[in-house]
Amino acid sequence: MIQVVGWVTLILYSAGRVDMCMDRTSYADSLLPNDPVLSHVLRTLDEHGLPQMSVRPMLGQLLTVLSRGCQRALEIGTYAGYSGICIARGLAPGGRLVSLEQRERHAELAADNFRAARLAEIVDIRIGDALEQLEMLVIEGGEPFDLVFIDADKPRYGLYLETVLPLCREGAWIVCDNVLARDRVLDPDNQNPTPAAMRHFNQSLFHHPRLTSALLPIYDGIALMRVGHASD
Ligand SMILES: C[S@@+](CC[C@H](N)C(=O)[O-])C[C@H]1O[C@@H](n2cnc3c(N)ncnc32)[C@H](O)[C@@H]1O
Repeated sequence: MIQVVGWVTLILYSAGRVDMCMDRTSYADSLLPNDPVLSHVLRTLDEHGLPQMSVRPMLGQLLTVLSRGCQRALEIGTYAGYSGICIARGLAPGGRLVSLEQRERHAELAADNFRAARLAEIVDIRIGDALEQLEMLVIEGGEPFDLVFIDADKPRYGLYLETVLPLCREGAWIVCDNVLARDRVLDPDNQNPTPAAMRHFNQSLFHHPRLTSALLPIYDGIALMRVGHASD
């Protein structure tokens, strides 16, 4: 009997220790103050029966850090507006975000969420295929972008990058999410389109004449790039 009580105590104690011990990313996310606007976005996804695939909180915060003071930002993959809100929050007065989204349903939900966040006036959601929308932006020839966030269909990241580069100011930031493709890039035998394209994309970042790049192996992998020739 004493032995049974001892085992139960040990199991409960161990469980408590496991609960108390967070992983690194949960710890980092836990440092951020409660954010009712972003919590609302996540709730609207549940309410619409859509999967939770917004950026994780500290990546959202990184986007706010990088967009601080920027005039013009571009996002590829709006979804419910979570990352867009994080970017728009950091922009300089008068700054604007252009956000590209293929699905009308997502764009409508994002528009509601930008309104709820009181950011609707500075966000321009463009509905349609991102590549076609980017080509339109090239034709329009507006002011260059200071920050670009790429978070849409993974096999086209390389194409998106090459298309947005002429739209970027020297010194602009480019951020890409999911570059580890849920660790599938780690297995060279996995030749499925997403991991194969992402391995090629990741490698190319470190040989690109116009980019200084870093790959951060946090969350699902974040690529962080600065636009500019190495001699600049
Ligand atoms: C992972 S979600 C983006 C999440 C969002 N960045 C956030 O953190 O709140 C990817 C989005 O990209 C959109 N998308 C996928 N392929 C696209 C394409 N070819 N053109 C435009 N949008 C696309 C999807 O409909 C989806 O809304």
